[in-house]
Amino acid sequence: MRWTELEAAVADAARHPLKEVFSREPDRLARLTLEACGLTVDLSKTILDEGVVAAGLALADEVDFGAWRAKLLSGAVVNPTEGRAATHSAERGVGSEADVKAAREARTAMKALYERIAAGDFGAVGRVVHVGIGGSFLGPALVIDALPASGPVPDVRIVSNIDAVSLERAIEGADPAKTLMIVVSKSFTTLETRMNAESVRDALGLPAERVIAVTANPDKAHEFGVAPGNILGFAETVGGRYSLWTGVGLAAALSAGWDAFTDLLEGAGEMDRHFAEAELAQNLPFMAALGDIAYASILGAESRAVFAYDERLRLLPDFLQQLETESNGKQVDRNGHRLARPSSPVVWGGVGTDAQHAVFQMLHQGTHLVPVEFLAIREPGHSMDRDHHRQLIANCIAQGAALLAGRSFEEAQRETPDEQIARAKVFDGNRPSSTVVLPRLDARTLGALIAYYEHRTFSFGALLEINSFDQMGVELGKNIARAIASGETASLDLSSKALMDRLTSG
Ligand SMILES: O=P(O)(O)OC[C@H]1O[C@](O)(CO)[C@@H](O)[C@@H]1O
Repeated sequence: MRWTELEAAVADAARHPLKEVFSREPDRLARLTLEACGLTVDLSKTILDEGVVAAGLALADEVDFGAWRAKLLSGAVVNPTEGRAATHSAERGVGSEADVKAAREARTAMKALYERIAAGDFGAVGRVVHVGIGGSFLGPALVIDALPASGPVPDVRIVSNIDAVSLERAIEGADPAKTLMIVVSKSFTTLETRMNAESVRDALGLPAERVIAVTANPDKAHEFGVAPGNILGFAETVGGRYSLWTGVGLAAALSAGWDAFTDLLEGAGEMDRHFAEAELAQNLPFMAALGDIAYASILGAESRAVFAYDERLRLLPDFLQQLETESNGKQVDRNGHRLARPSSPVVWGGVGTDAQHAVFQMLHQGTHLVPVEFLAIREPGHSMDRDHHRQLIANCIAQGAALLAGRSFEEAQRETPDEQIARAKVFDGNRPSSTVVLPRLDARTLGALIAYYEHRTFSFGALLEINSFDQMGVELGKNIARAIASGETASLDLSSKALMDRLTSG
């Protein structure tokens, strides 16, 4: 049983203080600094020593990792509960011939629509209101925020929440004659999206020709009143949280430009090929996932934190939260058996340096094990000189160094003779972190980065033998909400019933 070996290797590695690893393993930095597709991933400040990596590779063998990766990338069924493949990589040119062809055809239709909008077929478009939630929101929002607005419609607003505050903000000051709504919903049955789309349509008095739908369920979009020529389809086999690469990215393409959208796909495709071909010990997504498994599933870390030291990636933690937790927050394996060990940790994070003044106290001295991931970009996203970028990067590096080295009581005492104060100034250190470095943030490196996380998420699930592509856990809450909203509160527990009354009666 390879899990036993991996657990033993992790326990063994955990016995050695992390801060001593560089002197114990002189080649460690070189061995655990992996590069591909413009990304450099430094895993050297994690538990991945030679023993853990060897045991992880053996586990990969035992769980048929290679075969499952091949299934993913060739369009075979990897989502058994829904009897589906997961063909997001086909959108980037890596998949079965039929899937790649279908993706290309859908892209041609998307490009034609993009060009019609850019050419003024919809009149002058001053603003696009993108309506969608979950995977139909987080990926496009990330790209729109991260890349410069150099496309034909720089003013793109997004409405996701059913709380209409978000909607009112998105349409504030909009000229109805110059506003286009893009309703994005894979299922086209999502309550929030349908209600928001209706409200935007009514509030602005948008005619059918100014409404576009992107969906894997065109009949529903048609029933909703969207003209057939304004409906972009995509494959049912592309999961919502993996759908940015399809017409779901139309608003992102309108904001960043078609060339940028194409580069995004190319960068992701490059990462697909790296994931498919690189041997596992050099495979970025696999190795990062092995670290995630060691911390979450073996050492019991209940969360993992991601800090982008770059304002342009401030939405990355939100995107990863859905990607990783909705994919791998499962209690059974793909055969329906209860998992023997923890699955997805809570994924959270923020942007550096802001987060240093909020949560880093806990990361440095708190009592929880939280593996931290930093992202840093060599080329700044601004043209200010002074020392902004150097300070930003120095702060990023300093956090990882401090997490590792810590500060002993003796060191603290050198700063203060007061024992009580010195004790409060002790940092245990030996806290793990990894760092992803990009040379610059452009559409290509962003595409590679997002695909890296997609495949890392898949790799984590494959090692645990999870189905990473369904999301049954969101159904029950949706059903109960539907019942409550229509007045069926009789079967609710007393607390929930009282809360509903307090919030809505009278
Ligand atoms: O794109 P749709 O079908 O509106 O779904 C939105 C989101 O809802 C979920 O199904 C979960 O509620 C996500 O997986 C999905 O991204």
